[in-house]
Amino acid sequence: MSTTTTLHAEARVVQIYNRVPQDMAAYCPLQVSAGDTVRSVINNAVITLGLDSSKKYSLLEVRKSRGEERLLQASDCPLELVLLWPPGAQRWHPQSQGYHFILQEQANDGGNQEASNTEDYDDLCNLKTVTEESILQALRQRFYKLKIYTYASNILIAINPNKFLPVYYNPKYVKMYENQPLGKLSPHIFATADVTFRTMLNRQVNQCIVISGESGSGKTESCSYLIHCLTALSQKTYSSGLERIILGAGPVLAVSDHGR
Ligand SMILES: Nc1ncnc2c1ncn2[C@@H]1O[C@H](COP(=O)(O)OP(=O)(O)OP(=O)(O)O)[C@@H](O)[C@H]1O
Repeated sequence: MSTTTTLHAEARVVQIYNRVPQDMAAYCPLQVSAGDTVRSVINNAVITLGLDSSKKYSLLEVRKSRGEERLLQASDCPLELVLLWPPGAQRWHPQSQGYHFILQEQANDGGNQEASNTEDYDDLCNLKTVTEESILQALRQRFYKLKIYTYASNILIAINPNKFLPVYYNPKYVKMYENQPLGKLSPHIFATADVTFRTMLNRQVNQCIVISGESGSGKTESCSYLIHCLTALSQKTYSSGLERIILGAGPVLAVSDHGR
């Protein structure tokens, strides 16, 4: 198998601007890689900026195109966000250019309550109580944040957003999910494709991905994303023959899907 670029090569240096009202450095540069979450970036920024670590902090993403600040969840991956910024902003992003992160101290009371109420479970196995209601609540909560993918261990649950979400299917994500253990990064259909592809190569045994759901739930769409990712992965390891076979499977999958 030819070598592939690992995710660590995808690290970026991000500048975290400090909104804490003190005479401190305006920002601190931090290297973030795919395994870094908002939680770990906040911890590092607090240490680097010499802030009071007994206080709680939030990280916000600012995107010029959206013209707003977005509060990030502790489990979000800042690198995933940076990779979607314009190339110029990925390396160096002064505040004035509109793409950056802000570190902000959380309010002492009340402010934190909302954060704990909206605890995010990207794997349903981590739910404290597993009932139909708690599962639906967790999925609903994620869906409202446009997080359409959630794991239940190694099963991927996809909720049909009924609109194209470019943030999910950026081609850079194929590379980002490549060679990563399932569950290390946010749930994604590319992770499922990558793990299946790697298992096939390692074990030299055919693999299958079962997609189930009611009519209109997004099986065909999911299948296309899987094929897209498998095609991209296969181009690195095998000649275009494999790509042709995978693409050719599309109509067969659609037919068997309707004949369920
Ligand atoms: N991940 C997605 N992102 C954006 N839109 C989606 C996604 N999944 C599904 N959709 C939307 O929902 C529509 C129905 O999805 P799809 O055709 O994949 O359903 P299906 O489960 O294959 O249905 P059927 O069983 O009736 O063939 C798609 O045409 C698309 O508009």
